[in-house]
Amino acid sequence: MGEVAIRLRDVNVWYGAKQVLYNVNLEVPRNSVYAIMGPSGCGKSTLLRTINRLILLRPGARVSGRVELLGLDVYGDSMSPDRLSRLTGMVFQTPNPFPHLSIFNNVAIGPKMHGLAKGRELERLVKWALEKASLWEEVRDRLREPASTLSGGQQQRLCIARALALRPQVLLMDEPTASLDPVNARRIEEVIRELSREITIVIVTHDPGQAERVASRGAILFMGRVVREGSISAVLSTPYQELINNLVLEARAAF
Ligand SMILES: Nc1ncnc2c1ncn2[C@@H]1O[C@H](COP(=O)(O)OP(=O)(O)OP(=O)(O)O)[C@@H](O)[C@H]1O
Repeated sequence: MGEVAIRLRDVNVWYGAKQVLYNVNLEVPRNSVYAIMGPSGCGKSTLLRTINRLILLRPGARVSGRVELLGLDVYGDSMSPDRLSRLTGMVFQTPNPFPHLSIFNNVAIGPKMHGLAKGRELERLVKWALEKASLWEEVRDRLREPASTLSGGQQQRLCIARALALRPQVLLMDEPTASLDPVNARRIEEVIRELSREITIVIVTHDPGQAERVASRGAILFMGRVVREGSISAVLSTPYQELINNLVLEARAAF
């Protein structure tokens, strides 16, 4: 494996007294796509949010162990919220653009707030982000229209462009195609593959087919524990549903 972008060492997470992640260890190579899979409630979103500290917004959440982004301690004192939000972008399951803001301003708002660009430079940055999200050709003549006028698939690509506008090194995606039809989902998968030439992507997905199409490595979680980790072909060498069914049977037998 080449350079590591994200490293988790013995990570445990609790919500109040309830532990939801147990001793998670994994490494995500730089400029690659890493898929997190597992049945509903196994801790996928929790794991994703532990990488960018968003987890601490959930009431009662507590994290132990070490999380490193590009060698930096995510939970260390020197990692300011501003630095973290510049290093990591996030895309959620349901497209969540600011509906009343224009298409342009949805992408421009982050760089404006962080004082990264203005004027022509900002216009270039917005165009670049929309191109990277494969949306530019569809919106170049309607940048001043509200984001709510876009289709669901376009709105999700707009959310990707919004995240990219801060030039993050890591993009975290929580089931980004779950609310989309297969055609729009495939379009986003293409965007993900293309982006991974330049940035590191961690994607939560319920779809092992999607993981095989986009990711080079990944992990399967079950009841808060990593039960498979490594190259995507090794992780999915047992058919996914068969693996989960067996784990459920084993867990039932243990109770
Ligand atoms: N704020 C919270 N307080 C208490 N428990 C929570 C909280 N958020 C999530 N949980 C619990 O933590 C566990 C892991 O939840 P998480 O959302 O990470 O799972 P997931 O694998 O992403 O699920 P899904 O695939 O259904 O989205 C679940 O048992 C869930 O009920």
